[in-house]
Amino acid sequence: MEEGEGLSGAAHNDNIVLVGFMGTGKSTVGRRLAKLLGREFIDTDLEIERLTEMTVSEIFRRHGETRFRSEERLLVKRLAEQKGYVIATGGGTVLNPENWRDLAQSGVIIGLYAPLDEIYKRIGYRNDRPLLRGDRQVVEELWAKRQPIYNQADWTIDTTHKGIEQVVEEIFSLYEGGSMDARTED
Ligand SMILES: Nc1ncnc2c1ncn2[C@@H]1O[C@H](COP(=O)(O)OP(=O)(O)O)[C@@H](O)[C@H]1O
Ligand SMILES: O=C(O)C1=C[C@@H](OP(=O)(O)O)[C@@H](O)[C@H](O)C1
Ligand SMILES: [Mg+2]
Repeated sequence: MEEGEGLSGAAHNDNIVLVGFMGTGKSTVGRRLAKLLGREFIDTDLEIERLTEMTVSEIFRRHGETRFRSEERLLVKRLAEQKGYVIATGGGTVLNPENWRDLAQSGVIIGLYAPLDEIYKRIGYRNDRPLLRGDRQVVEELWAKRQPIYNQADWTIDTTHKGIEQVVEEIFSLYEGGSMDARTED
């Protein structure tokens, strides 16, 4: 980004990519943030559902996780070539290093964090996330294994005691305050 470009500068057109475990609020926060910024919003799960005409659960059930991950990969490749989006990824999207690399090159990566107890409170009763349906022990291991990956985000926001609006406001302030530029100028 050139000096003096301000809000309309290149960094401000970079994608804003939300990563984190299931239930950390990527989809809800992403949609509201995009509205606030007047940007287009893409939720990778919803986009895959639209493209395949199947729900995420159906893809897992009928074709397996591998098929879902290849749909994810194709979509990310395409999205990362575009600018100006707010992108809510699925919790597993950035576990693929190629997805991480492409998304990181396309913009700034914001990690949303919540502990597992909080995640269960938010979405434990729902049945639309195949990977949350296993034993708590298995989900706990998945959660722990993934944290070091999410921790590589450019910014991380602990959402535990924050409402959705507060999380949106925090990201908005990072953006307005130019912190995202500072990070992406590296
Ligand atoms: N900060 C928050 N505090 C309380 N509930 C939240 C928060 N963020 C998200 N939620 C709720 O948690 C659920 C999952 O949110 P969602 O945006 O779908 O998460 P993700 O896309 O990360 O899986 C939704 O019911 C949403 O309203
Ligand atoms: O963590 C994961 O591997 C997944 C997270 C889900 O998205 P959310 O993180 O939006 O729930 C969805 O992509 C799919 O069920 C797999
Ligand atoms: Mg989501």
